[in-house]
Amino acid sequence: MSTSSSTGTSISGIPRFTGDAAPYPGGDPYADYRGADFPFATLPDLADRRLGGAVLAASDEFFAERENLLLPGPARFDPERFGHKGKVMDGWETRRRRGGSAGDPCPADHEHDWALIRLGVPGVVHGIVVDTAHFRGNHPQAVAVEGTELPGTPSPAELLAPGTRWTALVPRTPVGGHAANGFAVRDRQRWTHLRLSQFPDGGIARLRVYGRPVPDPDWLAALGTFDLAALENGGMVEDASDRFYSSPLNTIRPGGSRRMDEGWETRRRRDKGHDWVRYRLAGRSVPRAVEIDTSEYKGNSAGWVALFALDAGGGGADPAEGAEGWTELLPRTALQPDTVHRFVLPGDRTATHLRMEIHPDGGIARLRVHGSLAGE
Ligand SMILES: NC(=O)NC(NC(N)=O)C(=O)[O-]
Repeated sequence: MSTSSSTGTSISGIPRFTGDAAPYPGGDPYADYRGADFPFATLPDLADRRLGGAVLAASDEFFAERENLLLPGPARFDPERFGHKGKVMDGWETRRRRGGSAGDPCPADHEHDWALIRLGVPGVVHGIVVDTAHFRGNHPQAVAVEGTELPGTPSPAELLAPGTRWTALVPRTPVGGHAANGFAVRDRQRWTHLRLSQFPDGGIARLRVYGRPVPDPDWLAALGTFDLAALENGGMVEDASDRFYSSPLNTIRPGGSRRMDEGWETRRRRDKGHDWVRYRLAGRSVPRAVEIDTSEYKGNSAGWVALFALDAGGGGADPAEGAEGWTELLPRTALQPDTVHRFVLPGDRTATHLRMEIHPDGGIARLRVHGSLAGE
């Protein structure tokens, strides 16, 4: 049996994998996986199940359920696991499409399977990864991704209605099996839902939709006081000193942290420095109270914390590390392990950015910054 496999680079400089992967050779199933460091993958995954992303419907899910597409973490492969329907796969896998007759056994060129995805947070998409991990010989030949922006909570029927306008984010493009197929997205519109198509059929392990959250401004205005740092409200991590054990993005995810790896934990520092995260707040705003949560960090909680604010409104100040204009919101304060700490802030300072310093290193599970938009 011959397999065709090729790797190239697209115009955008993103690595491109096409063709089959070799049959599973035994041993570590990831040993021959084709992956890449995509420049957009530091942004949050807007479709993440933990943010509320969902696969609302799919044309078919005979071999493996559509919900697997949005699970956090890499897809697993157990060569020994078979069920009543076939090989148990950690992904979304449809049955083989067939043509209409003995003389015409192959599906027509336009035939394909589709899945409808609701983003956990609406936003601007910068890059998409269609991960075909462990799908070798049963991955799609090509994929396409489209986006739409609809108010409220449309049903699958409404999304599928002929009046719904879909815009191509990734045109129909050949992909590789057992590979992270990455696509840079240029369109800077806001999207609420995506449609993932695979031609003509096959299996996709994970879908990642990297971008910047853009919540509904009317909703934030109606709320008045809300968490200015939360991802779902448009807060973002701009930079951090350390991502060794886990991502600083975790500090602004919804809900509490139930395990050490659901927060932000830095490596042990062996110098006299400290770790930090720089956040961009939902907008120019007035932070009034913060919650700093060290849940699940016991022998490795951050020792002390300090907070600084910067108002870069009007493009005046540069938020980059070491820039002028940062003012202290919370002086260096001792933290307890596995505890939610509450601090009232001066409440009279406008800010677009916030820097959290932890001394010297350690873990922070969540940061909540309660306040309201400055009004303009
Ligand atoms: N060996 C397979 O994976 N075969 C089939 N898929 C599953 N999941 O059994 C197929 O037709 O692609």
